[in-house]
Parts: sequence; structure tokens; C-alpha cells
Amino acid sequence: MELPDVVGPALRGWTMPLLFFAVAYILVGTPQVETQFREGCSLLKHDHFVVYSKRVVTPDGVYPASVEIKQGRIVSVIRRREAPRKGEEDVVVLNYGNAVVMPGLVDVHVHLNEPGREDWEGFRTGTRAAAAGGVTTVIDMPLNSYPTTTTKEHLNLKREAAKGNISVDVGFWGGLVPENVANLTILEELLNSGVLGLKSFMCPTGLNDFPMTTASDIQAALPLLAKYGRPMLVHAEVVQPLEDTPLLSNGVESLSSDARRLHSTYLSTRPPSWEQEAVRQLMEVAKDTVPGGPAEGARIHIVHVSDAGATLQSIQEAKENGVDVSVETCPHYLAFASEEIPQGDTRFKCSPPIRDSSNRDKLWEALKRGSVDMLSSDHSPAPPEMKEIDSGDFLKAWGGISGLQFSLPVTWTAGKSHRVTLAQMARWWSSNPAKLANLDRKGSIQFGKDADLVVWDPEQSYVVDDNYSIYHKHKVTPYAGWTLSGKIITTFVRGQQVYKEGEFPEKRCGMRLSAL
Ligand SMILES: NC(=O)NC(NC(N)=O)C(=O)[O-]
Ligand SMILES: [Zn+2]
Ligand SMILES: [Zn+2]
Repeated sequence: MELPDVVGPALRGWTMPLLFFAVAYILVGTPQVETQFREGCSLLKHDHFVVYSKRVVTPDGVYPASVEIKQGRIVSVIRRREAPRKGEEDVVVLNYGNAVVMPGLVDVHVHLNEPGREDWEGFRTGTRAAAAGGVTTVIDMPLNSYPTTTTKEHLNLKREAAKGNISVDVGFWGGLVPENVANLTILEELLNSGVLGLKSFMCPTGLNDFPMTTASDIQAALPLLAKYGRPMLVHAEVVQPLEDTPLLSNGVESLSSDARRLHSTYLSTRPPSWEQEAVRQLMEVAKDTVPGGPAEGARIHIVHVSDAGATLQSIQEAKENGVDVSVETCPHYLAFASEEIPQGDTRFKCSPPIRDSSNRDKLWEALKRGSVDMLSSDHSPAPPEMKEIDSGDFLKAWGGISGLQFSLPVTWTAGKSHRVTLAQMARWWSSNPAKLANLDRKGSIQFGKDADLVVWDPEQSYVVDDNYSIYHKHKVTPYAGWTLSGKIITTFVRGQQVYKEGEFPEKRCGMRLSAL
């Protein structure tokens, strides 16, 4: 082809290759899509394939279907009684038979603690545990890392630390602390740099670099959150006086070491009134978010609710009055009861605390009714020394439960007697959490969504014994020794097979998710 003379001879030499690349670019697709299929990112060497199973969990029911995946996305979901026969499809068909194909879990409450506290957990270990547990997206909490995610610069450090080290997709919550509420420019910069929302504590966190905020601090941030359409997450406990509690009338210092080894002692130091008071204050502030209010359109989300009594009741009332508020609880509140926790077993310590078995039953009812919207792990491990495993002192031990890898089987196992369905599992663990975080491409098996899938066998049971592979940094977890139902067979993140029966691909190709 002769080129017109307006193109000089030097340029002419470049034009053909440039033209070639331009055409190739259009034909092959954007470089962004190509990079998702880099060598070593997937155990499966195909970027176009079909997943078949008799039980595919979709938004319109659980049925036998084939899910076609192309370049990381779901391109079709077709109801069909039998798997495609060999040669019937021109692409590879992975037939999982009677195993369940469900959207990967979106865990909106995970403490990965990196940078700065890699000795507690980390991107590499935490996201491997996620992949092995069928969790395809985790959203990292802004505290326990050092520095905490309270400024744009700190978020950048986090993003840098995550680069190349994550096995699943990871988003970040920013932290709301008195310092950035006092300077909304810092907060706005943080939102502009891509945090999916903000998180604050209404009680001390135990860490100086993440101070608590009051209801009025939260109120001050709501208009900004409304502007960006991102949620405000709150650890809702407000410290209440304990003098009237007989056990504590002389102060915790006077308690015997035997008393300190009882979970019931710890429980009495954090009564339901702490959660109730926090939620009362929050629901007052939430009135600003209704149409015509100063923070119209802002959304408040209450993390890890434990009290199924008055706390949930006031949230429910606010919902009925048209306030956009949501709430999560965690598997440990649904699986355990305070009176069943062995003496000195501080693996079970978390805040708010695990309450009694009648509270646990009420939590299940609330979840099934829809009063509780979703589940999260609140995976928050600490080194065994900090958990006071040796002394068993519940008052000294650091709070936080380690269980990211077990969310799915624990919910399923503990949910059996409550007749939990697969559709509920997908709503609580995938579609509702994805909505909270505005992750439009996540959370359901549907045309156009990211191909984030977990394939698991609900009927298979196993014991979390010493030979069981736990991928968390620390193996200290209250689920050790448990017999669980629900075996994770394989996990796909954007079509990349990131876990398959104990194996992971060579590279970690999770994406850092940003709200931009
Ligand atoms: N610093 C923490 O990780 N705290 C966490 N600790 C718990 N839940 O016991 C939390 O989410 O509150
Ligand atoms: Zn919390
Ligand atoms: Zn937490």
C-alpha cells in the first residue's frame, strides 16, 4: 500500500507497524483484559470454558445449568438438564455434576493487617485462605495495619503492599477517625483515591492509631459519603457503666484468675446495652439520610451485630421508617454460644462478645427474616501470645476471631438445623455484600458479571484436625477440631482458577478494587 506524501519518509516506516497494532488491539481486545490471563495466574489454561453443574445458584433459582466464561466474564447461563457431551461445545467443559456452583463469597469485613502488622495476618496468607474458602473478594478493614488507612497516602501504602501478593480481589475501606473528620479535605482525598466506603468505631479499638469516633463525628461525615454514594460502616458499641453488674462491682482488677478464665466473665463486661446504646445514637443520626435530610442518600451499615434483642429491633424500626441502613452478623455468633465456650479458651474472644444460645437462635431467625442483611467473617487474627492462649485470661486476651477460610462450611454446618437454603447462602454471602460495597460486577452468577465462582460439595463432611491445611498466618482458630459440612472443591476469580483441592497457581493475580 502506497502512503500519501503528507506522511514523511521517517514516519512512513512506522505507520505500518502502528496500523498493525491498532487493528490487533481492536481484534484481540483491550490490554486490560489480556493481562488478566497472564501465565501462571490460573490452574486452568483456558480463558474460554464452560462450567456445568446440576445445582447452579443464580438470582432466579437453583437449577442445572452451564455457565460460559470468556475472558473473565460470565457470557451466558443456560438452563440444561445434562452436561454438554464431548465435542458438543467447541470449548472445554468442566462438569462438576452434583456439586454446587455458587457465586464466590464477598467478605466485607476482613483485617489483613498489612503493612505494619504482618505478624498478625498478611495479604499473601489471608487471601490464600480466602481462595481456599471460596471467598473471591475481600474488603480490608482500615485498622490493625500500620499505618491505618485514614489518608490517601496511607491507602497508597496499602495498595503497594497488596500488589502481586493477593490471590483474590481486594478492596479497601478507609478509616474515619477524629483527625480526618476535623479536616474534611483529608477525608475527601481518601474517598477520591478509591476506598469503597468508611469505617469507624464508637468504642476504643485498643490501638492508639485508630481512635474512636462519636455519633456526631459520624454525622459530620455523612454528607460527604452521600456525595460519593459510599457506605458508612460502624462498629456499634458504646461503653456503658458496669457498676451495677454484681460480678464487677469491685472492678475487674479484683477478679480471681479463675474468674478471668471464664467467657461468662468477659461477656458480663460487654453487655447488650453497649450495642443498644450505639445503635440508638446511630439511628438518631441516620434520620439525616432520608430524602430531604442534610445527608440524603447516605447509607449506614452496622458491622458484626451480636445482640439479637433491642439492637436488632431498633435497626428494624429504622428500616421500616424508610432509613437506608443495613446490618451484618458473623458465623461465630451463629455457631457458638457463650455457655459452651471451654474455660480459658480465648480463641473465642471477640467484640462484641458471643452471647447465649437463645440469642444465637434469635440471630438465625433475624437473618432468615431479612432483618440481618448479610454475613461477614470479621477475620481478625493476632499472634497466639496476644490471644493469651497459655494463660487463658479472657480479660487480657486480644479480641478477634480467626476464621476467614471457614465461613462457608461453618455457615452451612451451623445452618443445617435452621434449614438454610443455597439461595440464602448466596444472598447473605455474595449479592447483598456486593451491593453494600457498590461492586456491580460481583456477587451473582449472571450474564456480564465477573466469573467469580465457588464450587463446593454440601454433602461432604470433614474434620478440621491437625492434618487439615489452614492457610491463615496463624492456625489458632476456634473451628479447629470441628466436623464441618461443605467441602470447597475449586474457586475461580474472574475466570482464573485460583484454588483446586489444595493447590494454588504459581502467581497471585488478584485485583486491587477501587471505587473510582
Ligand atoms: N482491632 C480489631 O481487629 N478489632 C476487631 N475485633 C473484634 N471483632 O474482636 C473488630 O472488628 O472490632
Ligand atoms: Zn469491630
Ligand atoms: Zn473487625
